[in-house]
Amino acid sequence: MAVQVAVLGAGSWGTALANLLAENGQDVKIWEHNAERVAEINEQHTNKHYLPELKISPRLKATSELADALNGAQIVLFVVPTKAIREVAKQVEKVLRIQQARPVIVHAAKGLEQGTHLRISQILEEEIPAANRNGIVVLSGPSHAENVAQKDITALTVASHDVEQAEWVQNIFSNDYFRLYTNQDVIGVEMGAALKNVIALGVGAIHGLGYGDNTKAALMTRGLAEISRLGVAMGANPLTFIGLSGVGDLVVTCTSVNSRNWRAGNQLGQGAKLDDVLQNMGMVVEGVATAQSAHELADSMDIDMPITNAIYDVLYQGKDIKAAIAELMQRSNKPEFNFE
Ligand SMILES: NC(=O)C1=CN([C@@H]2O[C@H](COP(=O)(O)OP(=O)(O)OC[C@H]3O[C@@H](n4cnc5c(N)ncnc54)[C@H](O)[C@@H]3O)[C@@H](O)[C@H]2O)C=CC1
Ligand SMILES: O=C(CO)COP(=O)(O)O
Repeated sequence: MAVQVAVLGAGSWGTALANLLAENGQDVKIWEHNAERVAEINEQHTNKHYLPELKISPRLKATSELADALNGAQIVLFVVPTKAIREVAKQVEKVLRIQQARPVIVHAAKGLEQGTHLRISQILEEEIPAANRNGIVVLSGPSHAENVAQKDITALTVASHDVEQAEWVQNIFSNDYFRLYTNQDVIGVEMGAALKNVIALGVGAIHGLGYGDNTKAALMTRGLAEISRLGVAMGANPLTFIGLSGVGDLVVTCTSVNSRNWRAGNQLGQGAKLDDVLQNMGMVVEGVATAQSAHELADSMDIDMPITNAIYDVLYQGKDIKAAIAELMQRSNKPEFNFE
């Protein structure tokens, strides 16, 4: 039997996932606050701004009424940027209370809330009480929307404390090009997802400056070391960082021209101004806000994150990228690992 799914956000990733679910045979309604985009999806079966090549399944219906999207939904999938999660969750909570519904909440966003430094599932837990929801499941891993829209083979992680709900979601999304693996380490999956965007900004920047493959490999590997350091301090399982939502997503985001974070970094490396880069992107660049959250979090927990801090200094303190690189290289010599 088809499962009823409400997808919140018709950006690149929301549209790609909603279309995949519709093609999997699920009953999907996508909610989008931009009324013109809703009309385009329903009438033209396209979403040209975000995924110009995609021919959207006519099974996918769009709506600008949240209550309409949520009515009868067994799954509510949040795919709005991190900065909009709390605001949208508040609206969802009101509707679910009136509808007396308890759907499974899934999210596919990647970031840490500015100010609170909370992970997305923590924001959702705060805003949607257990009386109005089932479990919370995280969908993450190496997955550019553009590639999924082209039906490229993609493997993801579906994380929840509740294995049965993770397995249920796994089955609903799976098809012959989309394969999911369950994981119970919600903290590790969300931290890997959020923090890799910051490193991708850095790798894009060194590409823009003309550095080669050795530099990129060094930045990605040492970036993963500090992602793991902060994640483990927050309670993650270190193994998660060598999985799809860790090294997998780091690799795809740091090596692909589809990555908005990599592209933003590349433009900064070529001398563009941050405000202009963000203005021209027309899509969310999560790593910029996450760099600030990660910098503050690492500082408050006394975790050494030199690369993230250097990227924060470039983005928020006006530091010259080459000066930041020179400082990283001048740090005292140390062992690669502190085995204890
Ligand atoms: N694009 C991709 O390939 C992937 C994106 N993600 C994550 O998914 C999340 C969403 O990313 P994208 O779809 O790429 O973003 P996007 O920039 O393409 O689209 C964002 C969508 O959210 C909506 N939105 C923004 N603010 C809103 C608000 N306050 N209330 C309601 N709706 C609002 C916009 O109208 C738009 O539909 C991000 O956290 C991103 O890191 C994860 C995996 C892949
Ligand atoms: O998370 C992503 C791929 O897994 C998308 O990365 P960008 O937001 O940098 O495009």
